[in-house]
Amino acid sequence: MQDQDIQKAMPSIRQAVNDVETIRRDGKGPTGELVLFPHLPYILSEDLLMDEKERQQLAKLEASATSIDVVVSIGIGGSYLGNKALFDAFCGPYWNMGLASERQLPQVFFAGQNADPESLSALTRYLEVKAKTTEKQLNIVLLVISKSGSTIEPMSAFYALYPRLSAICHVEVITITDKQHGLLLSQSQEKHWMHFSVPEGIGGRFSVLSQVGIVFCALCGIDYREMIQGAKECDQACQGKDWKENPALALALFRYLATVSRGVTAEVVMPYGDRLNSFGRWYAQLMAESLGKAKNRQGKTIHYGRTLVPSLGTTDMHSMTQEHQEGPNNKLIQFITVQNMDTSMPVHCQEGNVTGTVDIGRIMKTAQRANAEALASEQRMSCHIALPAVTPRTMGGLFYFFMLTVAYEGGLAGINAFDQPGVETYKKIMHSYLKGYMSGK
Ligand SMILES: O=P(O)(O)OC[C@H]1O[C@H](O)[C@H](O)[C@@H](O)[C@@H]1O
Repeated sequence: MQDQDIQKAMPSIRQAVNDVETIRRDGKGPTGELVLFPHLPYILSEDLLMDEKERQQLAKLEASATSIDVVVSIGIGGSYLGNKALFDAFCGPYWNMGLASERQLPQVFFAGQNADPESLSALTRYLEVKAKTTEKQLNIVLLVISKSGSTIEPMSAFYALYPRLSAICHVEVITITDKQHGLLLSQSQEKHWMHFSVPEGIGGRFSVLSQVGIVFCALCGIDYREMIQGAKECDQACQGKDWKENPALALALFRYLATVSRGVTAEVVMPYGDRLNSFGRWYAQLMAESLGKAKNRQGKTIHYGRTLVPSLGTTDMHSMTQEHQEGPNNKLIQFITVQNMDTSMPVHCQEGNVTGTVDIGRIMKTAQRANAEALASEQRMSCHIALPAVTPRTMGGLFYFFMLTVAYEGGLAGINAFDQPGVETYKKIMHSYLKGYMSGK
């Protein structure tokens, strides 16, 4: 960032600081709408977002998690991506394959994140076979998450799974949806299912640190208290009005300047390590829906935003890096790395006539460093967040940090980061076709 760019951006920086202060103080976004995500780090100690009844239910669930065989988390968008990021970070690809006696916690599957009959029927078949071949009755939790309570993909998945599984197993339904409205809420109340709310003022893409992620963590044995503690520490570290003393504001400013002064139109989020792969996809929704906006707050058409490309190191260095290095110089590469991985795995390594033993984690770190240096050698922009380790605490901090960065960037760009009017256009067309189809037109 150059001084002259920063000087020019001073009014926007003041606007961003003012915006986030207003949200923190009054819970109001730029058009006066309720925005309460800055209360998420305090969700376990304040009553604003989670009430006593929910706390008691949560404690009950946490205590009973070991008696559940399978959890199917049903949701899409913000009702899916955060939980998938948590699952990848703390359970991993082999979680469901391990022995139940070793895992001592439920198997975890996701459904409703696509309108895809093939994966849904494969999951149904797998669970049916498991139910029929397990001696005792299978105990399944369908965790149905939808803020609106009407999104077609998760609702369809629920309508497909619930009757089929209820016929052969013990199924408990837990719903996480709006407190007051929606189809899922009315069904939940009618059937007396355990219910948690997606709190008012918490948009789907901000909901991973709310009941949406917390209930999921309680079922999978992930320490959600530590996750919320991490968010709190991040909140406290990002209060400054001066960008040099506020890392969330600094990163937002860097991205904003890259966009408006350096012709950056794409952002590649590139975590290194499989555990963070889905975090990139979570961030894709947060960034795309918050910052991809046609109009600024004065109603002027500006088409702000960057195309977000989730990518994975080192994997995608062998597919996408060529374009990052030599394609249009229009992108910002956002690296996320882990300083201390849980595992070390020393292997034989040969570089020319030098042979030795190198830890695979060192190979990963070296690859990231080389990637950043190669980009810099061609005046290509990158930024780097290094987590000390992947823990519930650092992940809570990371989720919250990225939420704050988009709130600041919304202020810098003079847009509303808390609505998503653009997704309504296709929905209207799709629902009118489906209605026509069902009425035989
Ligand atoms: O949680 P739900 O109401 O089911 O919404 C799921 C997703 O659907 C929409 O298409 C929105 O664009 C997303 O922001 C939201 O996260």
